Amino acid sequence: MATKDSSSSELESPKRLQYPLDSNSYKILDEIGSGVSAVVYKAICIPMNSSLVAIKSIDLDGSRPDFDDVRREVKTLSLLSHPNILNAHCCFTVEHRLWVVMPFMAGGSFQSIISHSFPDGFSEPCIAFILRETLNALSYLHSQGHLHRDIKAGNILVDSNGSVKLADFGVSASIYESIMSSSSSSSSSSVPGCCSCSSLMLKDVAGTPYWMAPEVIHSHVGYSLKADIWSFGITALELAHGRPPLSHLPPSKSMILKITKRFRFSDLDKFGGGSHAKKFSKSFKDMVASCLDQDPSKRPTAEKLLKHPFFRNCKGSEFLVKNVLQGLPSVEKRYKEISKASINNNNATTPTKVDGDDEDDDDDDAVKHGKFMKQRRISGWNFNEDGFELEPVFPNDEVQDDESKETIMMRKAIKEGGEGENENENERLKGIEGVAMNVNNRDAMLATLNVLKGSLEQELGQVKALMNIIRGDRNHDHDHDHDEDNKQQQLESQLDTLKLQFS
Ligand SMILES: Nc1ncnc2c1ncn2[C@@H]1O[C@H](COP(=O)(O)OP(=O)(O)OP(=O)(O)O)[C@@H](O)[C@H]1O
Repeated sequence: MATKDSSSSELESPKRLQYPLDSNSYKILDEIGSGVSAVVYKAICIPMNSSLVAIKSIDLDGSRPDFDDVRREVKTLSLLSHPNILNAHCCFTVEHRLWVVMPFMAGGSFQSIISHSFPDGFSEPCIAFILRETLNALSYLHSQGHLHRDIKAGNILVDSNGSVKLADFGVSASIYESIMSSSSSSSSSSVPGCCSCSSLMLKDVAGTPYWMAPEVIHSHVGYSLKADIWSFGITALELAHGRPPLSHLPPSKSMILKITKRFRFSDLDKFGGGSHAKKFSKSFKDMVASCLDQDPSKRPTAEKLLKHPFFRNCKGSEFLVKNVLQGLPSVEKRYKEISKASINNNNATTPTKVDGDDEDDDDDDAVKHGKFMKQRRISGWNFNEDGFELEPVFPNDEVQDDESKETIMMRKAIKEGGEGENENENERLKGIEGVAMNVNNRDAMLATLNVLKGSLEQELGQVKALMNIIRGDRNHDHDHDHDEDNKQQQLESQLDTLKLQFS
């Protein structure tokens, strides 16, 4: 007999049907997707005329320590109502998992469609329609004081009739809640309009790295609704190229470090390649460029973006059905094929390290292969309209160039240690001058000086060893004995002198 599972939440709304809150009322048909800590199933709800549903089963033991948070988010979502937002029917816990029951969207996510059938992305009219529908959802969400915080093609779902819905509010946050928790003063208790919302700041890092706005990665500066606009811009690139920028790097913490602190030109090569034969319209490039402004305050609001010329002659859902959905295998079939292909790929190729610890190894590798100059700090990303992609920004390029030259000189000087005293000395002096000139960059200067110090210590050891060899001592530690011998000899000669004086 069906029993009501523990913690449950009926997402009440006058018009909504009450979905059962026990797992026995549902029959799982197929796995249709999986994310970081969740698996998504196609299922039927037996008491509801066996209607199709999707069940997202989230592991609460893993990355979701606070069940109340998740439940509150789902509850908050139930208060939202918009044709482009996918509401959940209900949610409840099943042992250590949270089941979120939602309408089944037959086309699945645009990410799943891209990875199966459109590896180089969609055509511009299709992208315009998908993005406009997403913007409708975002504009509504922001007007209600909510950030989505995880805008990406994987969270934009499509039904068989071409209707597009924004889903997955797992990490969404309410600006209103942030007001409540950050301020106890009565003056801020009145609900602000959208404009005042945008000045309120959240600080926790949430979302998926590739799509994260710079201010979310540097979370100490705070971020707000405009972080969603950045992710929306990245999603536009994802739909156009078939992948977000930098997706060849692991989405780990180390990757975030690489994005924000250090960047390799070899990565730039990899990230630059791909579907660049594709041409995009001026209005599309302009729209994306406005979303990917480093300065959040310069990014347009979702409402303003909707008025951008790019969306002016937008096609309808039939266009999407005809050009994307027709002939597409079912979401479950696609998922099976992709899973199978990725297992085969993993077996066929040597596994590459993708965890968070790979950074040091990469650095070691770079040292071994003398690739120091291929790493440079970056301060952020700029959108290159012509190339239609993000490009790293190097802080104060001239200083960086000087630093590079110095570092080359330093390394050369150290490497050539012993190969010619005068040359070596000249190189080192040049290096020191270079460092002294570059006083603006304390970190770089200290790092370079540390390398120099290490090299000098090493050379001091070599000089000592050489002196010992010249003296005829094989062992460096015989310095002390040698001094003793000298003293002995001096004493003996003094004794001889005295003997002579008294003889
Ligand atoms: N309601 C739904 N109807 C149909 N398919 C769905 C539904 N929800 C999710 N899916 C499918 O399941 C896949 C995985 O969904 P999930 O939300 O776990 O993935 P994700 O957003 O890509 O991952 P994550 O959020 O963990 O980064 C989606 O890409 C989509 O194809």
